[in-house]
Amino acid sequence: MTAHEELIARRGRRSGVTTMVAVHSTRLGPAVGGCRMKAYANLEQAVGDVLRLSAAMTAKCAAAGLAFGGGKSVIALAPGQVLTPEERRAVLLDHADLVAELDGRYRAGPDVGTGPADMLVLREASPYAFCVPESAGGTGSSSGPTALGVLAALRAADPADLAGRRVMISGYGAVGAHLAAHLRTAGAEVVVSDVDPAKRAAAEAAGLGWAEPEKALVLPADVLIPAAVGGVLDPETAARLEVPLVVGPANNQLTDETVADDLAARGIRWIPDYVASAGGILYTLSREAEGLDHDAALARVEAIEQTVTDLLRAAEANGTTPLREADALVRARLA
Ligand SMILES: NC(=O)c1ccc[n+]([C@@H]2O[C@H](COP(=O)([O-])OP(=O)(O)OC[C@H]3O[C@@H](n4cnc5c(N)ncnc54)[C@H](O)[C@@H]3O)[C@@H](O)[C@H]2O)c1
Repeated sequence: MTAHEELIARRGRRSGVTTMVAVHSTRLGPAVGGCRMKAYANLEQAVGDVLRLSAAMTAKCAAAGLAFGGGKSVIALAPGQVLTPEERRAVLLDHADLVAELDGRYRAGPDVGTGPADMLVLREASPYAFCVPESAGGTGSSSGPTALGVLAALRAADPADLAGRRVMISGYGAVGAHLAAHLRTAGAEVVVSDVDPAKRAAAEAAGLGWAEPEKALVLPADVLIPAAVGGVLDPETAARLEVPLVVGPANNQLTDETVADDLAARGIRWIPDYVASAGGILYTLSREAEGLDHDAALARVEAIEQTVTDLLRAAEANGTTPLREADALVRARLA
């Protein structure tokens, strides 16, 4: 990973909550990336997260062919901290001040713990927030286009008919629910899993199977879709997977890059997360920054299928992995 361009952190004057922005690269354009609001055991963990996630955004934008760089922001809550609506607004306004200071070098979108309505609060102090609600002239949640991008990657990696095939989705959140609905419609047998047990009833009502989260990753299936959090594929888990294909939206799925080699050695196709998860950012920036219409923006999301096809072909021809080929593509675009 190359060095980051900027990292700024500040304890908010209204809220007392520390928020931070990392700009990894503006080589291809202004840095974009989600604003994550979650509890961290300590600030070191929050800094680690913002640095890793912003670097992944550089790769995501470059691989997607976007004229944007990589950034990320984190609102670091304390363990167990629950915000009242007033406190949430104060935290967001504090964060908006930080985003405004960067004067467009970083542009925020929603991420884990934030949504389109929060982006509207950021807009009060800074114009540099995207994915505001459609009622406010934005494109709203990007989870639908993100799911379409994952499906495009899946088509490239496994062109077989999905009817009757077993797909395991780990994380039944916004993207996971979109994916489950599409895959059910395509006739797949869909099993979902989530750490939130309250999701089980909704999943079963939608005709989906349910697996306990500690077992979900290693159950036999035709496709595994990580759609929850990062860092879920470590060397031990990789050795226990019983699927031929892993493709999903969760960012930074691997604990380190060598896990991609481990998976390839076991004959498991792992599609780089920063390629498969780019549908949301592609759609949003195509609409909000480049002014494309819905169909043209969607066509760019669907083009993820061709990108993945090319990566798989190159990996086979060169005896490498899709990750190594994707990294080479990113390096070439950044050069
Ligand atoms: N929303 C987007 O447009 C988008 C774009 C790119 C990448 N991503 C990434 O995709 C993933 C899913 O995004 P989302 O918007 O659906 O998030 P979300 O917060 O709506 O859903 C995540 C779900 O995962 C569950 N979860 C958390 N830890 C888990 C675990 N260990 N095992 C199983 N379930 C667990 C949560 O309870 C939640 O239901 C995230 O990693 C996100 O960063 C999302």
